[in-house]
Amino acid sequence: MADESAVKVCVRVRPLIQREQDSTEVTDLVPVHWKADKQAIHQVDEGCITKTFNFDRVFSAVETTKQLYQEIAKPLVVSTVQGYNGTIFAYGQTSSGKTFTMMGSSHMPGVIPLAMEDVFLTIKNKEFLLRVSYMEIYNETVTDLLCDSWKRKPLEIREGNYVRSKTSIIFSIASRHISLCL
Ligand SMILES: Nc1ncnc2c1ncn2[C@@H]1O[C@H](COP(=O)(O)OP(=O)(O)OP(=O)(O)O)[C@@H](O)[C@H]1O
Repeated sequence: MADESAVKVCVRVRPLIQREQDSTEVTDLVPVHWKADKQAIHQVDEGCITKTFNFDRVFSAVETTKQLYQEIAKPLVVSTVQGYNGTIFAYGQTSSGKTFTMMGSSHMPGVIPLAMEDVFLTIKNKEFLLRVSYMEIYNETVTDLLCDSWKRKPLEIREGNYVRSKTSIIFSIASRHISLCL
């Protein structure tokens, strides 16, 4: 994809998780037939590359969320505070690592907390209007996650625009607009 494109598509490779390492099914029946470099995933059959899928960036299993954030998300967060709109969206099958990358944990924060930290650092000592919304889309029902759970009811979608997704959490900050989804 050309550098000037407004949309960047990246892939994050994750290591096998315990359940997969323990499963004879994965290792016996699905031998690895691919290899990756920084910008492509190659399909390998009998030692030869038979297909190549190109991306703006492929993050290997040893690259950290922080590295991914610095390279991919931070420039977008910075430009948002300067007045541009932006969305960071994580897509993948179940257990592929969307929550790990976007939410993370207290010892390895994900893209959303890292972005929050940068937004607040950037607007520190400035007068700045920040509006935050946090929504979940589950089975095509949109829920406001900032609302107490006992008060929650599905939000209406007003613009004929609907999301087909098993689960999705959208975190959006408006003043300018940045939305972070998984
Ligand atoms: N880059 C990574 N390095 C190490 N472990 C990872 C990585 N990405 C994901 N994992 C682990 O893989 C498992 C599945 O990840 P995660 O829960 O983020 O998947 P998900 O895409 O959000 O799944 P679902 O759609 O089912 O909610 C978790 O145990 C997580 O800790």
